[in-house]
Amino acid sequence: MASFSACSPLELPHKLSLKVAYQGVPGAYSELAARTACPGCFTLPCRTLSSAVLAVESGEADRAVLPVESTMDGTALRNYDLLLRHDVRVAREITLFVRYCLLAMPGVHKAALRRVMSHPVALAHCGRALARLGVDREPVEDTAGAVRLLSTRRMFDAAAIASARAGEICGLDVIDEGVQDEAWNTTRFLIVSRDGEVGVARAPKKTSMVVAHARDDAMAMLRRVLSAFASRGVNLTKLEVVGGDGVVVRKGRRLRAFARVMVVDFEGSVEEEENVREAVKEVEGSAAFVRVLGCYASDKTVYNLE
Ligand SMILES: O=C(O)C(=O)Cc1ccccc1
Repeated sequence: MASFSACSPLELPHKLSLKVAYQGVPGAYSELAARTACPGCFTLPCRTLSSAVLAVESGEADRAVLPVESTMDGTALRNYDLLLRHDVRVAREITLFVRYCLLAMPGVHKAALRRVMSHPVALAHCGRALARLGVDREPVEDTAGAVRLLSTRRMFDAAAIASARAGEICGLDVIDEGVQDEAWNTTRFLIVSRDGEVGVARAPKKTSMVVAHARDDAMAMLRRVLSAFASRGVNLTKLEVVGGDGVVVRKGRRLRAFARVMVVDFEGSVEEEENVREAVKEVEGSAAFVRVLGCYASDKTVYNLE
């Protein structure tokens, strides 16, 4: 069962000027995840997720934050795609409880709303509330970006779905809160760096890996992966076959496309445990592509922001 916390017990000593890149503007959930995971860090706003990852690859930032899955709609494949195309490793995971607010210019009431702007995922998570309001949905690049747009253009017929913090930054009113369809709504973020986990956290480790087979044979792929881990008593914490539109991976200098890939997370570390290493080796023996994305401290805490 997940515990619920407001501060990070896993934080390791790190240099004071740690710079963490994220997609969006201040108050975006990714920025809140960066601040929760790395208290006291500088956050670097980026227009796109891929520019946040590039900032790490180029050395401009020390870490980047990527939302990878949520309780309401599973794995965000595009974001795993970024991990496969760039030379970065997972250094940490962090899960936030996401409680969306409906924010508007001071004095605006729900009856005046004609449209609601937010990140497409946030709009999808709040479908019922938006249907009740009878408003148009306008997707923008991030939740806090919607708040900024609304406030700089002084829109009196619009609201944004975002964090209370984003509203506070731009001086908007909270006209409703907890507007997501499911009360229990969490998002898991991965924090990546050039070298993976920095320092050694005193916590059990886990490993994230992506596997692809040349033939589009999800059942055979699933059976092989399950047997490699089950026969060695290694517990899986996530196993999802994702794709459909195709997934491009980078292998050395070459790019290769697969119809689908399997995202596998398991307990233990390939760096430290022999049985884990052997399980990965067995999968490598039959797969067309295997990438260990990183070994890092397992964090089952759900962090509460507000
Ligand atoms: O737009 C944001 O604030 C983000 O950080 C992306 C996002 C959107 C919705 C839930 C979690 C993360």
